[in-house]
Amino acid sequence: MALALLLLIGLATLIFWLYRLNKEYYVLAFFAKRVRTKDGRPVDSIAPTIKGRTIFGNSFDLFGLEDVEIFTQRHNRAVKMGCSFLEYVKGLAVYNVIDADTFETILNNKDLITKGIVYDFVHSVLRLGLLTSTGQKWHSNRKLLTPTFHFNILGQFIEVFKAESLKFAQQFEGNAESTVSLTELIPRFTLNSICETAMGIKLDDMAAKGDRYRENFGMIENRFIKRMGNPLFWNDTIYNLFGPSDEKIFLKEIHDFSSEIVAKRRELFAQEIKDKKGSGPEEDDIYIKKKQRFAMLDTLIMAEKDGLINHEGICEQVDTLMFAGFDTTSIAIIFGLMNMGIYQDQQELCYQEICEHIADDFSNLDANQLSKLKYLECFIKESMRLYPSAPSVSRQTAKNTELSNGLILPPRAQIVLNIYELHRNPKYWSSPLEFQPERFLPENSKGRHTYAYVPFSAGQRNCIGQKYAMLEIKTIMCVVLKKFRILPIVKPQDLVFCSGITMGCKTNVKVKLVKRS
Ligand code: HEM
Repeated sequence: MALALLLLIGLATLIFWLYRLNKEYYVLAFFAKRVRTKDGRPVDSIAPTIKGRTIFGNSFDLFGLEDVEIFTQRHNRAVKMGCSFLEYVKGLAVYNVIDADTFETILNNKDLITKGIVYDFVHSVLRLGLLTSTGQKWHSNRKLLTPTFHFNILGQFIEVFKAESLKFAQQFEGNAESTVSLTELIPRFTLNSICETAMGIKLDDMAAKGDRYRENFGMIENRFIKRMGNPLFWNDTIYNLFGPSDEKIFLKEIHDFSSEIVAKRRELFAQEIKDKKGSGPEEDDIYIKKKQRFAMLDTLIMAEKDGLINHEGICEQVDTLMFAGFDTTSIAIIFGLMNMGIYQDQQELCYQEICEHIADDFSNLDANQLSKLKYLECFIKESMRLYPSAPSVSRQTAKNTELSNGLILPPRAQIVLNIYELHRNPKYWSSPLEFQPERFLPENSKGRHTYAYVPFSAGQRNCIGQKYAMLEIKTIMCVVLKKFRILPIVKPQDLVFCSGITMGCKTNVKVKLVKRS
């Protein structure tokens, strides 16, 4: 009897303790520390928590889902909630943000520069380059790389964009009309461009290796999604033991490709310096003034000589710049050209504007002329609103973090800034699914929240390559539009999106190019 009483008291104490504990931790979601509010208001009144698929909070909500289903589930949840919301996933609070005020708060918080844990899943490939690193390492590398994106240097790259765009167009100039798979051909154009501009290496005699590099990245992305969907694989040791074993092969090929590029550039750069030494004293400044183009990789090679970076550090940045610079821009160009085909009236406006400012032989195509193409810029912006190359970015807290909306996020909380949903949020965009480049005309942008449109993110960790990207996108648009009229093949409703590191789309996006007479 006494024993039963003791057991009962013990059980009651345990339940009471768990009840108290559950107020602070979401016990069944593997002890995820709960989000609180500053003034004691219910958390749900600021950010509701979405119900999970199992009793373990949201820990297994993505379990067993394919990439398309993951994308659809994330999208449906955002639409259903209609506001920023919370989830609790395997020991972590996750704040899904779809409103501009919170984007602004997070992106401007100097303490929130560490990327979310999903970025750990690409460490094996990108290592700790600019995109994935944090703290002092990120600060010093950002400082090192920022001058390489100076407008004077970017201006020189337009010649490469032009040559590569002409090469792209040349494939179809022999036919009155051609059906073109943008999904297949544009990534080759952007990889060639980034290798020649940022790395100073022409891919012409390495074309097959370039194709293989892109395929390998596709495989890595595939694995990234599988890992994201299975919280058991979030732990590196478990993933390395039980995850797919062929990943090492893809990684080796990717790293071998970038190492080969670094080695080639080292040779060329050394030769260029040697050649310059013989050509007079004013040739010493190898950076901006020269007729000779300056590759971003050269900055890193120079910095190595000053002891600011080592060989491994160079490779990290090369892998990062190649990945960040080819995939994102190719997505923007694919959807941009697709939209040109779908929206014929707007295509005509872009075409007229291009004819007004750009010579038929493209001889005057430079940064100055490109800056005059205002309507084309609105068109590209609208395309990137609906199809942002980076559909979400994330951060994590290091300590209790109070936000301006009154929420207090616990340490290690994950903040997912959902750019795709923000850009379609009816709070900021009337008829959000309609394609209207005119939204971006200055008179129509007045009064819109500055953080309602952030395809390149914002704040300290914004995209270092955004000006580069706009010049590249505008250049290929000019060349293609001047030479061809674009007709549609796929419609927006045909597009099947999937989750990935960047904006994934299962649909083979094609257009018809009709030669202009
Ligand atoms: C349409 C093209 C592009 C889009 C939409 C885009 C978008 C973004 C976004 C959203 C971020 C923030 C990522 C995060 O917070 O995790 C970012 C960062 C970055 N982007 Fe881009 N990007 C584009 C092109 C480029 C190009 C061409 C390059 C290089 C040549 C580049 C290099 C980088 C790097 C290195 C970072 C990390 C910056 C840092 O953390 O300091 N991007 N980009």
